[in-house]
Amino acid sequence: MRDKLKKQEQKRRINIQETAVSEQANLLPTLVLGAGAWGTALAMAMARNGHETWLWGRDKLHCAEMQTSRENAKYLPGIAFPDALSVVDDVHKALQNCGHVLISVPSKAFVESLQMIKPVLAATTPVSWATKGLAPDTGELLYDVARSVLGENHPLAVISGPSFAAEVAANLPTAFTVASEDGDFAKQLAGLFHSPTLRVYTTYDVLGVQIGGTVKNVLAISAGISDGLGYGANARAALITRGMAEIRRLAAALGAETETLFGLSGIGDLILTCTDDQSRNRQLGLAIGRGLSVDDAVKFVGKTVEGMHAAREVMLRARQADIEMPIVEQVCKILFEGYDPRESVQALLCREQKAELTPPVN
Ligand SMILES: NC(=O)C1=CN([C@@H]2O[C@H](COP(=O)(O)OP(=O)(O)OC[C@H]3O[C@@H](n4cnc5c(N)ncnc54)[C@H](OP(=O)(O)O)[C@@H]3O)[C@@H](O)[C@H]2O)C=CC1
Ligand SMILES: O=C(CO)COP(=O)(O)O
Repeated sequence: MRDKLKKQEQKRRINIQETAVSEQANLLPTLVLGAGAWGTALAMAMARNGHETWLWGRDKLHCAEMQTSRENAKYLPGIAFPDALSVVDDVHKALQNCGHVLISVPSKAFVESLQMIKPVLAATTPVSWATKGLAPDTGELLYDVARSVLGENHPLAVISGPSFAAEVAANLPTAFTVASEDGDFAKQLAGLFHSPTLRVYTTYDVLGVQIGGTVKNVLAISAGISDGLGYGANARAALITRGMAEIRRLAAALGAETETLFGLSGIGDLILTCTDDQSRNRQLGLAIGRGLSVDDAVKFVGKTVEGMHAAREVMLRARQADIEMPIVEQVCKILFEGYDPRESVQALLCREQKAELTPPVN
């Protein structure tokens, strides 16, 4: 009897192991759409774990260069591709044969990417993205956009957190979050990245993760402006803290979990991008604070600056939810209404006196 139970237990364990392996195998090969800094770094992270990973970029010449040199010299020069990473040029064939698609293009190209994959992708292939931002013009969350374009059958996930592409590509210690309403998919996806240098957490709160990853870019512009004006460490810390209060208000109004905003995709990413000059959003703010016009600052940075696109949409969502986001509002005024950054700081400082915390009402 005991032997029979032992055999049954062994069989159960083998089954669990086989399920885990086959579940992971279902996600393989992974096709990464977008051969920019972040798409390439994520593709390299998966491939370093031995996962078969295909990288596709829209520029054929760039793809050919990557195939020959085995690096992405345009975005991450000097870091060799792992063996399990291949650059593909036939995106339709790759979409038909992959086990999972990871989209890593700027938010302005997100819908276009979904529309490209929709007619070719198998009915239930999981789709994830590392794009941070909202849909241009409508301010829709990318999760909602993906659901409406792809329908109900594809498991969806969002990758977000404090993670500069160059550091991930250089294999420096990093942690980020994978959010999905489908817990199994979240675990599988996290498993593709997890390594001794990359710690990946999972959550179901897709809303909170998207809000944190979007608004922090706008706040990083504000921190850059303040530092560019020479306002110092106190002002930066105040912007980060009061910026966090704005993120929390929006998250609460939209129904996200407050706890998420205190995690990697919230405060973690906010601190990273507001304080480190690798952030392109912070770089834009610094250039404006140091006296460049917005147009010249955009040209000077010359890279993807998601906060510039998100600012207006975040403000739109705040107005719809009837909440105050004074820092985001001033960033919008500087970016789109020609406000002098010094006047905007004054406007923030001159706001009516407020309580940080009020006693609970019995
Ligand atoms: N870089 C980072 O450290 C991190 C970035 N992110 C987020 O990832 C997203 C992508 O950023 P990142 O990789 O840095 O940006 P990059 O500017 O480095 O690269 C963008 C990539 O998207 C491609 N692209 C642009 N438009 C289209 C389109 N219409 N169709 C297909 N591909 C297109 C570009 O192609 P081409 O080269 O031909 O222009 C390029 O390969 C952003 O939302 C960003 O916020 C998130 C975390 C970290
Ligand atoms: O989102 C990022 C790191 O988590 C990258 O920030 P930037 O887009 O400001 O460079």
